[in-house]
Amino acid sequence: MSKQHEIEHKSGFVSLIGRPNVGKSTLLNRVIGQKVAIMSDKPQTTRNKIQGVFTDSDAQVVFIDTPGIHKPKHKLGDFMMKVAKDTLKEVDIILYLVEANEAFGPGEQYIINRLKETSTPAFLIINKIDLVHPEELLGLIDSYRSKHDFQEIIPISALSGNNVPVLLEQIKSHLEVGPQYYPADQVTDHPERFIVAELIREKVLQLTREEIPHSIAVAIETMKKREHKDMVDIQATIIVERSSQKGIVIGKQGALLKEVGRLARADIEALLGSKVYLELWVKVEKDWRNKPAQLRDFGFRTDEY
Ligand SMILES: Nc1nc2c(ncn2[C@@H]2O[C@H](COP(=O)(O)OP(=O)(O)OP(=O)(O)O)[C@@H](O)[C@H]2O)c(=O)[nH]1
Repeated sequence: MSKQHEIEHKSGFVSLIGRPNVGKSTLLNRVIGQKVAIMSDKPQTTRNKIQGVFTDSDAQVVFIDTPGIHKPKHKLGDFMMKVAKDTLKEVDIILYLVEANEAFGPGEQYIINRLKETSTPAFLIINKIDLVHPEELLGLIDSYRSKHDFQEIIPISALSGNNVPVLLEQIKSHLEVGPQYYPADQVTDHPERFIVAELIREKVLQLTREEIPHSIAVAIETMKKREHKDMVDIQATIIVERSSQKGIVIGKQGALLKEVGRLARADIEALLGSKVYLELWVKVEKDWRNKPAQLRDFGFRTDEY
């Protein structure tokens, strides 16, 4: 790398915020090109700060996927709010995602009020433009523009990838000259264990629909590569809060758990690039959320509360 090149290399931290379900995980996964954040069509599945790192020849952008900012209703909500608020102060750019097919409302006003509390520059990203007619966008852009002084307003479709390269270029142009923090092949700073747990959790949520609340956790008990074989053995426990939930997760004659295992295994094999033998258990543990030591085991960042 030439000296000139080093001087011009840009880098920085970017935070994705927005109401639940606006498409934060979808965008992160599109940019990073690998499934790192849990995706679901139900709100509030992203409970952890997940970093994805985008690297190209002249820039590195470290993405931080925050939990949906919203008015806290319970303890976990308070925790998420704190994480989200702290994140806003730490980053170089805030990407505020909204949906093209949703009119401006009190939820957006709440987030914009939070944006006004920080001096960090914010981009308004209008996602899901595939769902609206282009003319409808103009009115929406105007209404947001009158509410806050955004550095950029960029319409995208995270799902199709439409205009996402433009977003990346805009991010890069606003970042300062800086070092490459992570090796180029690193897509996330979370250990594989964490991602594996999230993939399993995602499958449980997808298959149980409304029956199981988001208060489940997945603990990876062991994750070991077999000697001289392209095979990883994983044992994981799905933790639920009530015994009725245990029955639901297991399903009739174990059918649902089996399906969770089948779907999760396919994703984990793609992630690890090797065959996986996955064993799943279900365990009831009341109030696991209030036990900090165990939260640590489940991949939570306990240093943040
Ligand atoms: N039509 C359309 N759907 C999208 C787009 N981006 C995301 N979605 C869908 O919107 C839903 C929510 O997307 P997620 O990426 O899970 O949303 P999120 O903001 O990470 O949600 P939380 O984790 O709950 O905060 C999923 O069903 C996505 O497929 C888009 O550009 N167009």
